[in-house]
Amino acid sequence: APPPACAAPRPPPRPPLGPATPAARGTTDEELSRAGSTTPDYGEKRLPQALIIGVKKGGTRALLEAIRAHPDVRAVGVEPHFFDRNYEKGLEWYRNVMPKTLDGQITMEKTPSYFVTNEAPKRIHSMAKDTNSLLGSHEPRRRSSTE
Ligand SMILES: Nc1ncnc2c1ncn2[C@@H]1O[C@H](COP(=O)(O)OS(=O)(=O)O)[C@@H](OP(=O)(O)O)[C@H]1O
Repeated sequence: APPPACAAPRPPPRPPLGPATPAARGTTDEELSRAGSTTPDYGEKRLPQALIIGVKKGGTRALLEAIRAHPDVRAVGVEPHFFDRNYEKGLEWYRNVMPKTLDGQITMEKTPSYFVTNEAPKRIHSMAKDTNSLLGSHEPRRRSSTE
């Protein structure tokens, strides 16, 4: 059925997420650079307000895909690995990896290895004290058989 005449205009379609990155290879700088440049040209890049921090093989990709179906959520398609491997690149590098958002929209990323990175909690806290961290879980025996 056609939408009611009073329906709010929908935002333009977002670019699809790239394929899941093989965990063993990690995310390359080129992929991260592409992730930051293929977003629609409106809004501004912001640091994420919510992170999926793990666990590896815990369905983190599926969780992110489900959440980003919401029109007010924008997510990075690759794993930035900022709080573990790329922290020395600084917050401006991290912000540049993010998609552009409008006021009120939520920026997200997922990097499952944050959960097993000792420094990640304090680094995330120093970026913003109110960052939301989401954790998927996986029954351990089934998890070991999937890796
Ligand atoms: N809803 C639901 N229920 C159960 N299992 C699910 C679900 N969604 C995703 N998956 C399985 O999760 C595995 C991938 O997890 P991740 O996306 O976290 O992988 S990764 O750590 O980022 O590589 C991957 O497992 P394997 O196929 O065994 O590798 C997915 O099949």
